[in-house]
Amino acid sequence: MKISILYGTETGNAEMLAEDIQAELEGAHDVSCENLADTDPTALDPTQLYLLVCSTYGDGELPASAQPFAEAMDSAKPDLSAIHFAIFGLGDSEYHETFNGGPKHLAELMVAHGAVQIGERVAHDASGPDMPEDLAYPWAEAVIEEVEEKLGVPA
Ligand SMILES: Cc1cc2nc3c(=O)[nH]c(=O)nc-3n(C[C@H](O)[C@H](O)[C@H](O)COP(=O)(O)O)c2cc1C
Repeated sequence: MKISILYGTETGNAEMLAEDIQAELEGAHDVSCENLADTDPTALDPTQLYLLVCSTYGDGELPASAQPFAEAMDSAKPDLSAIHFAIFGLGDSEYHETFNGGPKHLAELMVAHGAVQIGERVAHDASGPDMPEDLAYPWAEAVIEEVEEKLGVPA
């Protein structure tokens, strides 16, 4: 199984993190990395494991680069029941009620179209003590391990 990292970003943090995750995984796995702005939700590939990395902007909304993807989902209503994904969110608890609202919305959208979520959504807090990669690398490894166990294929 191949791994596709898709990122949604406004000011580049999610993109940097996605590229760091790619660099961390690519010794052991076949990994690509793409902006959600360039991703067609009707063309997702069931042979890939999708790792979504998405920030939050505005008032708990999706960042600009994830919005066309969400709009295309709403209009095309793809059947994603063969798609497996996991999601890592970026946000800031200073925003209280809208903390990590962007990735929450994206995960709900994927599941609403039938996609199978692997593991829990991780919500990084820019006001917390952890660097995003310190949470994201173990998250990615745990997701891959779960998929290998669940689907019986090495990712
Ligand atoms: C104008 C603005 C609005 C934001 N709104 C939220 C928000 O509602 N909820 C949240 O959890 N984080 C919010 N954030 C924090 C961002 O999600 C965080 O800084 C993230 O690292 C940005 O990643 P990006 O550069 O990939 O877009 C906001 C940041 C800015 C600058």
